[in-house]
Amino acid sequence: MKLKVEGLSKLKPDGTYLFKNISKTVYDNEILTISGPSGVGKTTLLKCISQLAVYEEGAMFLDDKSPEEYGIPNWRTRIMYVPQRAPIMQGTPLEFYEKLRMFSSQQKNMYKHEDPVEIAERWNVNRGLWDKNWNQLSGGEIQRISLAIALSCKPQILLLDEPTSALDPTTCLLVEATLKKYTCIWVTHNMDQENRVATHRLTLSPYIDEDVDESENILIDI
Ligand SMILES: Nc1ncnc2c1ncn2[C@@H]1O[C@H](COP(=O)(O)OP(=O)(O)OP(=O)(O)O)[C@@H](O)[C@H]1O
Repeated sequence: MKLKVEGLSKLKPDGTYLFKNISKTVYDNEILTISGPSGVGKTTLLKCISQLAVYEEGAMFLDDKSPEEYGIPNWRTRIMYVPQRAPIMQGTPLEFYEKLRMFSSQQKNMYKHEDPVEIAERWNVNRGLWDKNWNQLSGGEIQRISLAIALSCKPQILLLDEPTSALDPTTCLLVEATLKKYTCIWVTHNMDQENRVATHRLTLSPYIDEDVDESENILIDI
């Protein structure tokens, strides 16, 4: 499996670049961490890769096929974005998961789901929490349940936006141990975490206009 991103650029509403000309390839079992200051565009980069945000320049391919060739829903199933905070939802996690399963079978993505309740249980999420309303759950519970649902869909690549930001250090390590078995693009502000999980790294810096000084534009790439 190979995700290739070529020359990806995104403009801000004022017409200047948020980021410019990002190229990166991610192979099976790699974890590419993305770090950089707040507002530099890390979340937006993940959203562009998952086709949730428009971008002005660039292309991407999963095993040499573009998002259009897969169809966008299929692309997003294969390359799954897990937001930092789940949007406020009605109902319970179990109801949400049942709807997702029905939707994915309608989309003919007939992959076999793993049981997310079991995945989350390994991270100390009590089974009973799946029947509580989302708004009765803590930030850390929502974060682990959202991650477990994403993993249960068996995406080829996970796009993780600060996936452990709401967790205590012990639980964070538990979740990391699971996520390290997957192919991920992983936004983190935590350098210790980056050191533990990264096989490759991308550090974004604020874009500075070419006319000013090209050498200071984006990307320290290790
Ligand atoms: N929906 C939106 N509409 C307009 N601008 C947005 C939107 N979402 C984010 N932005 C802007 O785009 C820029 C990049 O935001 P983004 O969330 O990608 O940064 P980030 O590096 O992930 O930040 P953080 O580390 O704080 O999460 C910021 O200037 C932000 O204000």
